[in-house]
Amino acid sequence: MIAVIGGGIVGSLIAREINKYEKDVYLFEAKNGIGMGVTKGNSGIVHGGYDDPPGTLRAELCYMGNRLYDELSKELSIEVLRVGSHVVAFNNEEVSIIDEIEENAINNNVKEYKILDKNEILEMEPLLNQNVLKSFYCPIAGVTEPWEVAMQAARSLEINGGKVFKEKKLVEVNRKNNKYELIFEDASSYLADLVVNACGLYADEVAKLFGDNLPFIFPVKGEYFLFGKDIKYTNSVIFPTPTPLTKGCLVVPTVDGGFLAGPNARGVKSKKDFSTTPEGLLEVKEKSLKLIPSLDFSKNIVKVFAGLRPETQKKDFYIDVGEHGNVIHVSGIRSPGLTAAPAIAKYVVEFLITEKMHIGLRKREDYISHVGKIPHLVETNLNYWEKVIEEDSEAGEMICFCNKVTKKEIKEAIKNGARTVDDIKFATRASFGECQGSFCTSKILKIISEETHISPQDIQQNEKGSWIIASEVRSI
Ligand SMILES: O=P(O)(O)OC[C@H](O)CO
Ligand code: FES
Repeated sequence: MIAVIGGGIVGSLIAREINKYEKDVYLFEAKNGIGMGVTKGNSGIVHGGYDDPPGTLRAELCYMGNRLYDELSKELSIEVLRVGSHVVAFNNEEVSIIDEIEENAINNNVKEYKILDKNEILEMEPLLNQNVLKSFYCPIAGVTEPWEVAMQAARSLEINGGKVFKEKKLVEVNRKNNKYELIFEDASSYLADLVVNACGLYADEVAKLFGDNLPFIFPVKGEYFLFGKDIKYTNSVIFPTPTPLTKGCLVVPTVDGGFLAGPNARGVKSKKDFSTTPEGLLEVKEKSLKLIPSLDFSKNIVKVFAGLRPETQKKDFYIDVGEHGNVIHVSGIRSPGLTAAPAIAKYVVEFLITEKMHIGLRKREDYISHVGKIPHLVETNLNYWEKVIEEDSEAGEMICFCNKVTKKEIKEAIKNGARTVDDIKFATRASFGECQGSFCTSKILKIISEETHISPQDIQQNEKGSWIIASEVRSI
């Protein structure tokens, strides 16, 4: 059995890639949902690959990952919108940074870009700060929903004979003959022939269980505002000019029509600190207003949230075999990790089959590459939706009015394993809308309870202990 530890976008895509060769692939995730760690708190950008330092693994894998998203989006039924991106300059110093980015793009072999002058960019982005002088425009940049990629990759693993385990926190590893005994917090254990450590923020700590010292990972927090769909601020992703620390606070259109403003970049002590702070949010607000002065922070804000970057001193990905063999550590996957993830998955398989590890893998002939998705009925055509309603009236029963999600879609997600409100939220977008579930959460609880016979008091928002109902209620 091949074990992949870490069910974020990187781990899930690695498991899927190995599964194309080997049926017995087990994906272990410590949280109770796939893609609910670093993957969830992410800008969701498929970067163009022009700005990573030439010669780094980031540069090698980012552009390749970007290109792989076309095929991946078809195979996994995920949305990738190639909205393009602009890095914008407002003064001479920033203009010279745009020149450096162009040089970098050339060194990274990225040809898909254009340097735009003031008029050209304002034509494309009329709400942009009118003081803009120049832009580095990259049409192949895009946006996606990172957790959806991870969830669909995990589903593809299950369809192809692999297994996905949640709430499995690895606590001990023993070398047994040529294998690894993996012992989890719940006292379960599995014997693996080969292990891939893709544990995001915790990859350095997990490596220690295998006796390996990896570059130290420290969390760098990014805070965000999520805007609703009422106002269209930009057509594409808008970056300021970068600093050595960060690509900066951006304005990003999301796949479902909203906008993100953020992230800032602040080092924090704890890998569990996902809190937003008044100072951090003020910083994001001020910086994003410099890009789009009409961003209205007084209304239309759906929520604020924070994500953590798994940062290392060298700021590059670290992918290598452990000292005792049969384990590959995939660590330091900071930005552009989401973009690079499909390429990282292929890189790891190359590692396995080439002279680096000499593991004999052969492509499976029974592999099913396409994974379907529960159709979001409001996005289908009306005739189709009417036909579905004729067959199943619950396809016409609206549960989440903000994001227009029907009872049928929620029941499908439960059939696919959803058990918490966040499972439903990330699978269907119900409770992800402007009212943030004020209206639909009680209905979702009721449906989960009816379908699974879990009492409403025992249904969690996400992690263990995040109950929604504290005591008995009359009825929901
Ligand atoms: O701030 P960076 O450079 O870590 O980039 C983070 C994201 O990719 C862009 O929001
Ligand atoms: S009704 Fe579901 S988020 Fe508002």
